[in-house]
Amino acid sequence: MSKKTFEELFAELQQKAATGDPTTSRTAELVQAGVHTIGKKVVEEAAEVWMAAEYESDEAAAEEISQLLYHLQVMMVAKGISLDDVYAHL
Ligand SMILES: N=c1c2ncn([C@@H]3O[C@H](COP(=O)(O)OP(=O)(O)OP(=O)(O)O)[C@@H](O)[C@H]3O)c2ncn1[C@@H]1O[C@H](COP(=O)(O)O)[C@@H](O)[C@H]1O
Repeated sequence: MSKKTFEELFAELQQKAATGDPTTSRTAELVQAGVHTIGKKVVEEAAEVWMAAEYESDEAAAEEISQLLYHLQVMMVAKGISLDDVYAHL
């Protein structure tokens, strides 16, 4: 299992969005598709978190949560919102 921090993933996604190839990088593909497409993925993944938490295993819920966090970070990158911008509200 690969392990990276929230901050490390964000840095990687910023780099992928800037220089990644949309044919091989999901992040570059999503950022190129735009906020509307990313927003739909955020909503889809949020629903999957809910369903997994209520009806599936903790492991399944954790996987769905990781996918939601990934898509939230992609949205941040697409919008130019930094980690500090978000942390300021936590
Ligand atoms: N952590 C993630 C990650 N989590 C989720 N996903 C994407 O989200 C999808 C999960 O959503 P779904 O279950 O809806 O899958 P799907 O049906 O194939 O998605 P759709 O085509 O329907 O949109 C996965 O198939 C991945 O495409 C991720 N894609 C990339 N990362 C990490 O992001 C970094 C950069 O990745 P690339 O931009 O692909 O190089 C790497 O460290 C990756 O490990």
